[in-house]
Amino acid sequence: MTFVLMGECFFYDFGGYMEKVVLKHISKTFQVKTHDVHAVKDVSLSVDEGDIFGVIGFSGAGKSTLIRCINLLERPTSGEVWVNGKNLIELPAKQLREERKKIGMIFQHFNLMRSRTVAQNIAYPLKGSGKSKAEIEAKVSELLELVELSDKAKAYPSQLSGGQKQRVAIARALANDPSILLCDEATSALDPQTTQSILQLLKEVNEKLKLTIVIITHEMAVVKQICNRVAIMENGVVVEQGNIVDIFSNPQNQTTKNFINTTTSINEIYEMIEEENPLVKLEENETMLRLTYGSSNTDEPIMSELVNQFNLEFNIVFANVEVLSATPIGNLVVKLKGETKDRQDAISYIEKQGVKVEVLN
Ligand SMILES: Nc1ncnc2c1ncn2[C@@H]1O[C@H](COP(=O)(O)OP(=O)(O)OP(=O)(O)O)[C@@H](O)[C@H]1O
Repeated sequence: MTFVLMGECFFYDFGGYMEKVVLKHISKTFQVKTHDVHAVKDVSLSVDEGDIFGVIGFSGAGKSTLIRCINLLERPTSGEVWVNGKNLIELPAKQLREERKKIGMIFQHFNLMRSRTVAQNIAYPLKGSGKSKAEIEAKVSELLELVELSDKAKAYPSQLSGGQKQRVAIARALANDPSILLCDEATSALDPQTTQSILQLLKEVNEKLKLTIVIITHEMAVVKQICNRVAIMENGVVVEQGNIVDIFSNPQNQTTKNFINTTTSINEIYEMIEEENPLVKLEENETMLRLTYGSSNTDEPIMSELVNQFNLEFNIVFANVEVLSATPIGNLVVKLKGETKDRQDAISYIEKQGVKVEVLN
């Protein structure tokens, strides 16, 4: 790790990747009448420039509180919030206002002003920016084009669909050319098809505008679709974090595994085993395995090698390959039939190829 001096502030620079957000030991405790609520407990994480960083957790895990700590909508009880190389906690009010302009935010329920048109909503953050009327108009029309709503400039929020409202909110959040966009359950109020189009738009602005995005969600499908890194939260704590391919191919924590299972039908296998479904019933000389493999071994002819090397029969019960961050992750459930020793040797062979093996029964 090196420190880079830019202007008046330090950046952490890990091999060329600038860290946009660094949370250090963040805790947030709310005092309610009868007791304290420890919403976030000693969370540390860092988001690199260009990341689409997902924070996933069940309701009440502390996600909203955590993301609101990034722009100090919530002041942490303790810890440091570094954004663009500055510790926001220590900034005086005026400087904090300036730094906050570089952090856009969108919400689950859009938070548009009902009495203003789409164009007026988008122009609102530019009030007092020193830009001329013509400059503001040009910026609004550029943003309307970006979110594909040029024909709705004069419409009111009540005349828009949920997806269109979120597009307006995205345009408004981008008005000050922020370098970070915080998304608080941005697709939770939308139907699956509209969710897809909003995620697509977020991906587009991430790439086109080099925007770093932090997105909180309770849906693993959202994380799977656009995030390159993820942190899993439970009871105010980050229980696991890492890049999306590692997390999906080798999850360590049970909550992470549960979230991953919500995005594939593989968990039905466990239910079928529990219910002693005939499809997964095994004979004396059979073993059922779940194999999970990632980028390093998808090109290897592991299955044909197994057939060649061991005197076994294979039966595929379930197969699924998905592509995350341009990396294929495979899940396969197979039955092996043959002598005990051959089955054991085959498992060792598969593991040696870097494939994760779980013996299902
Ligand atoms: N202003 C507040 N005052 C008191 N308690 C709060 C406040 N905001 C959040 N909490 C509590 O903090 C905990 C974490 O809430 P938070 O909204 O951050 O979780 P979440 O993971 O975002 O959940 P959800 O997805 O349901 O919004 C919850 O127990 C919640 O009741």
